Amino acid sequence: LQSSQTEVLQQLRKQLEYPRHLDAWNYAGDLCSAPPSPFLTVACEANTITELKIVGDKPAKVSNFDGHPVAGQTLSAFFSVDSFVTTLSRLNSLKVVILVSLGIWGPLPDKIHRLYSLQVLDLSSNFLYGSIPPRISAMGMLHTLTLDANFFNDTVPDWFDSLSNLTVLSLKNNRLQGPLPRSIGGVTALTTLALSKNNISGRVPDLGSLSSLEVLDLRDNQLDSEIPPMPRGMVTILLSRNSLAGKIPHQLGELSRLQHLDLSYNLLQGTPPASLFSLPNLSYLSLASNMLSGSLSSKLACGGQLGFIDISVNRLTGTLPPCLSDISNERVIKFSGNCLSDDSSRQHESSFCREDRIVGKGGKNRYIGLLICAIGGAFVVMLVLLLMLLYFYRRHRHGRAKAETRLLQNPALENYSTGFSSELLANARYVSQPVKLGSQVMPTYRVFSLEELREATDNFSRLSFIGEGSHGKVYKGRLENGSQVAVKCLALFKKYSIRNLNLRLDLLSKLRHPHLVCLLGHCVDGSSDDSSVHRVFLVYEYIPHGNLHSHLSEISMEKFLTWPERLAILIGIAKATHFLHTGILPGFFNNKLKTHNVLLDEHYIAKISDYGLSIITEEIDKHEDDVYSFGLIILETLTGPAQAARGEAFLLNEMRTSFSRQEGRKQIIDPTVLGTAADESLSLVISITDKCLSSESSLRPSIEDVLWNLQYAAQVQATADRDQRSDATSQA
Ligand SMILES: Nc1ncnc2c1ncn2[C@@H]1O[C@H](COP(=O)(O)OP(=O)(O)OP(=O)(O)O)[C@@H](O)[C@H]1O
Repeated sequence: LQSSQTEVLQQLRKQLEYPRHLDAWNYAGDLCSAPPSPFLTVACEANTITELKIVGDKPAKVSNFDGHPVAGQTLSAFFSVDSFVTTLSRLNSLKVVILVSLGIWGPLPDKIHRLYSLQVLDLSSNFLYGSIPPRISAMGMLHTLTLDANFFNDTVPDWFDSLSNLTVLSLKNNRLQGPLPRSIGGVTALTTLALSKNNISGRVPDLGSLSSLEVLDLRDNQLDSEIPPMPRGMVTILLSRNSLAGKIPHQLGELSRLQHLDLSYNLLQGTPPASLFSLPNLSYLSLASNMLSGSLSSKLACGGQLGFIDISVNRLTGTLPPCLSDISNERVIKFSGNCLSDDSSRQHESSFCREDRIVGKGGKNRYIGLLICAIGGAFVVMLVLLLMLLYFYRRHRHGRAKAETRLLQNPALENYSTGFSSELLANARYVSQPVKLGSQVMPTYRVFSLEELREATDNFSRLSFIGEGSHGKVYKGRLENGSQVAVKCLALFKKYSIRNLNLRLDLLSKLRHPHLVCLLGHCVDGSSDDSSVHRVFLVYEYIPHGNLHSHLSEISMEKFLTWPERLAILIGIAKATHFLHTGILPGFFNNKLKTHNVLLDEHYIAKISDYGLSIITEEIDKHEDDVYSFGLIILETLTGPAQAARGEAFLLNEMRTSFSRQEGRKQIIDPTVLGTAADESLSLVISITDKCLSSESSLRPSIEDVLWNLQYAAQVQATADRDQRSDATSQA
């Protein structure tokens, strides 16, 4: 196996948080030649991985999953499905990917389509949510797509018909909603269509042109149409627990290959076609809990394979035909809850099954229906009138508030130079799920009173003062519950009404990530009558170990940061930046990234401070770009602040000269880094830094690419360190 592919496998193992059965990858030897097991398979062709199957032991499904990681069930808050798929897509010859019960959580990224050779994709029993990525439609080789037992909660996509090779589509046990698109009838190669246990509503579309379809499973949805004609080759039809109405089509009685038919728990009416019971291959037939009526013909014949028949809880009358009443043979027959004369103890009175008692039948019911329509119509008219009255009343009353909202949403009236337009504020409502990331372990956001903050900071005393940045002074404080906080007093240069400010704070409060200094709440100092505000206090968690800049400097006596530690810090910053760029729509791209704004907690975990503040201060340097700024942070991490203090131009020049030569590196790179870094790891980081610092912004990588490269460099470093340790032990 190519060493780069082994590295990717190790990276995946790390991202999956070292599941036990991947310990097998620890041992030397070619992973391609390991015998496949039901839980783990790595198959290769020409030294390249073509098949990857990992079946974990995480629970199949929990009911309380709401997009946050769940301890012991999903992977942790540090897992990023985006990075995981980026890593996976490096194995670009993969034809089969089966990753089941591994606790993978998050929205499945569109970039999964980079696996363009994929034929089988099975991600069942994980915690994926959101929509099924549209770019899967470009994976032309795909013949099996199985995403069962996840939490996909959008509609069933309407592009499956562009997958001309798709034979198995299984999306069971998700939260898919809305109607089944008609285009599903155009996925011509389908043999299996399984969408049971979702919230799909509306019609069962015409599937007549799916000439290869054998299995249709739409159980446990909210489908409410009639049953359409089915393709001739059907073997299994499962439509139970919907609201299907109308008669059972006679056409079903012509499906000579049919073995399994379940239409139970619907609203089907009429007398079941006799031809159904005599189908030559049918072994299981359930029509239970419908509104079927009439009597079954005494001439009705049962097919030779028919072993289970359930017609219970319907409105059937008369006597059972001989083939259903003969208890001597081995058939299981259930027929209680009807009005049959065979087994009076478990049957209703005949009046219960009279045709005129069945909804929608008979003149009396039609009359009642008309009456209901008339009353309903009058009610709707009154309701509309009432709503119109209410609307005009509210419009009048809230005229001022609405004018302000319009102001926020009207680009023409905004200060466009800020980049934070109405679009951003309007979209604040559509914060994507990853925003919730980590909020489980973080305290909930709240509003503080000025008195509370005065008390916490000893009335903003000189002793509590930590420092002053461009946004204002920062004080250290202790809340009543004992927790330490940093209170930032924002000097506002722009006047906001309280309402406008609250919209902005609301957006800021949604930015939560393990590598962002947690914003605990705010306090607005202003009059309560919604007039303008001049002072805002932001209350953050207190991060005790100072900032990265001072830790990198030679005078920092506390601890010299080794290369692996520096890499871990850089990865933390990249993860948070990635979140700021993609976790909220539209993303935050100017976050004043610099080593002064990277704080370190007691475990040397990096946390970005000062992020997103331009939403309130509205000052944005158009030339500032997070990826470029991040490039400068990496440079400072490589060289130490003393070199960095010589200025950006000096560093950029060094980047193009000294960094490309071994000798030059020795002069410019911090000795602690040189002493603890493997050459290959260092080269990877230098190469991505160079790209981050491209003068042309379009040539810079995305933060996601940067993150991947850093993680890869960390993996390379870890492998080198491990090798070095084992060499040392073998020599000893
Ligand atoms: N949550 C926090 N916990 C501990 N110290 C903090 C916290 N937030 C800020 N500080 C410290 O408060 C001081 C002022 O920080 P602030 O972020 O306002 O300005 P800055 O980063 O120094 O400058 P600039 O605003 O120009 O970026 C800094 O020393 C910073 O390390």
